Amino acid sequence: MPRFKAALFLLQAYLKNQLPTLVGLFLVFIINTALLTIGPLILQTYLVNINRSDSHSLLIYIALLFLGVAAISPLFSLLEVFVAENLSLQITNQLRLDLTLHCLHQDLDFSLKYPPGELIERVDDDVSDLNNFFSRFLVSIVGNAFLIVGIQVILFHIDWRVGTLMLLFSAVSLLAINRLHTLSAPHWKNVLQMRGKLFGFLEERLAGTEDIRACHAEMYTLRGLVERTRLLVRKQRRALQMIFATRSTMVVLFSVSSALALTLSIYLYALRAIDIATVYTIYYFTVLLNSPLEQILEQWRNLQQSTGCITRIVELLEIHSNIKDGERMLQVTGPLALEFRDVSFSYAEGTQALQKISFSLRPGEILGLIGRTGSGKSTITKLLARFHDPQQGVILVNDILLTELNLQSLRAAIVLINQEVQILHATVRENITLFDDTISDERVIQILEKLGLDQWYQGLPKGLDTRLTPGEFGLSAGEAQLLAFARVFLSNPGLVILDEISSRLDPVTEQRLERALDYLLQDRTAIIIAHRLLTLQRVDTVLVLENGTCIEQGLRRQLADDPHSHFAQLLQKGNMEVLQ
Ligand SMILES: Nc1ncnc2c1ncn2[C@@H]1O[C@H](COP(=O)(O)OP(=O)(O)OP(=O)(O)O)[C@@H](O)[C@H]1O
Repeated sequence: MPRFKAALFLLQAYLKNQLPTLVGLFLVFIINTALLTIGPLILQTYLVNINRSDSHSLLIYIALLFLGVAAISPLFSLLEVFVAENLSLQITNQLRLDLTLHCLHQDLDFSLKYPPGELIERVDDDVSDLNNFFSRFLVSIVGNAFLIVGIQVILFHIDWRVGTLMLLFSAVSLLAINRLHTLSAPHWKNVLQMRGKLFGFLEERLAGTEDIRACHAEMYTLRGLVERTRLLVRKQRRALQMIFATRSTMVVLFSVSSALALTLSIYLYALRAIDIATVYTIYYFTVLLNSPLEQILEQWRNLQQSTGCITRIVELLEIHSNIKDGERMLQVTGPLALEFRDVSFSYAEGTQALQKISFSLRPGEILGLIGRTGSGKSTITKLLARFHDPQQGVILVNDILLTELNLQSLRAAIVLINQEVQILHATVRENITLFDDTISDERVIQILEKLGLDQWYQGLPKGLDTRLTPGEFGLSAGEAQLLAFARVFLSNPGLVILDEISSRLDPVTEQRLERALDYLLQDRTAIIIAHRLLTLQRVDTVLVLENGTCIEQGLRRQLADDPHSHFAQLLQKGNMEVLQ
């Protein structure tokens, strides 16, 4: 069963760092098994001595011992659960962290394939299920396996025939559990997959509530929800039928085992091979043996659910980004130089998003990228940030191949700002510093003032401690853009990419943003993508794209002066500001 193996492999990888706790847990298992199995033996000794006339004080001593063991035993059972749960939480918290980092290091294709709802389901819900698996695996399987072995040793010690019979019974029960588990695991995987799809659907629709209402698509959305829920119920019903089959099989097996043990004991008693106290002890151990097997069964449903989630976690961990990290660090000591050399790129086979694009920017130069929608402007910026790698051609930053650069240093040196600024559920300070405590308040306020956000900041009830909420608290689209600029100043990149930042702004806010841009772009290389020609006033060179190919490039002033250039015609058609 590959899923179970995958789970064990995962467990083993994480257990390596928890060896002392693991050793402690095994000690608790051994003591607990000893306490649980010694009780019936004490009782047997009591029964053997009950008719002896000189055994009064011995019987009191045995009874006290029995009581003592009965009192301590639950404490160790509790300790067993506590240590196992603790160990499991430590492992799964680490796994949750590793999974989050793993998802964050994926390329853009990954984000397109897995909607946020599905990822939350995997990183959080699946890992919680896995936590249950680990703790149940440790307590129900390993702990109970200790107990089964302990009981089996004692039964063999009492009589080899009883030992053999119960060993056969344990083996048949475990094989039956194993078989039923293999049969039902795919049903639980289906349930989990369906749940992931349902959550993905819900997350997407909730994020698009405004659009759904505006287009009167509520009924369509509800139909989609009902369809998915109905499918989930069907899959859950099938999985529950398997649980029922497993449980019924085990009940039959237990009844047969008790009957066989009693029959054999009575037979041995008739042969005078054992006394009546031993008959009782054998029966006691047979019932005690059922208990760990039953507990394994009790947890089976959760284990089946968990093995489904383990497959999904392992599948997620096996996805590796197509973007390979480089080793060279990009030191930013000023504006960066950039070169695209014959770059071609396609998202999918048969379609070409960019074809043989070549251009270069000297440090401090500003390029204006223009072109119709779908012409490939954003694709250029995505290649530059290494969300994808081009199939042909190379990109160089400061004369170093992009693929040779350390990704973290590259993404610290190149900042992309688009119209969707992410405002976090955090304070103004945290939204600007992105939780970097080393940045002083004075520095933050100084930047806000330079960007023209001083009035907005002074109106905040708690200053930098005011909490911002996405879409709320008086932050207009323009102010959100300025907040993104403030973040850029603090990270101090050598190249800034502005993707359509002013397209949703009114003319007054756009003017305000333009003033802030003067300050932002000082001593930085930049690429500006804009439909609004006012924003292009500041660019040095222009590159016009059409269907992924460059149809024109040159100095902005020269192109604007040439009445036959695409750029000049765009200016004319746009009937907007003169860009000279
Ligand atoms: N993730 C993607 N998967 C497949 N094709 C894509 C993807 N993103 C973009 N494309 C396609 O690549 C081409 C270039 O898209 P791109 O977003 O770069 O254009 P753009 O000029 O930035 O458009 P806009 O001005 O509308 O943002 C388009 O044909 C687009 O449909």
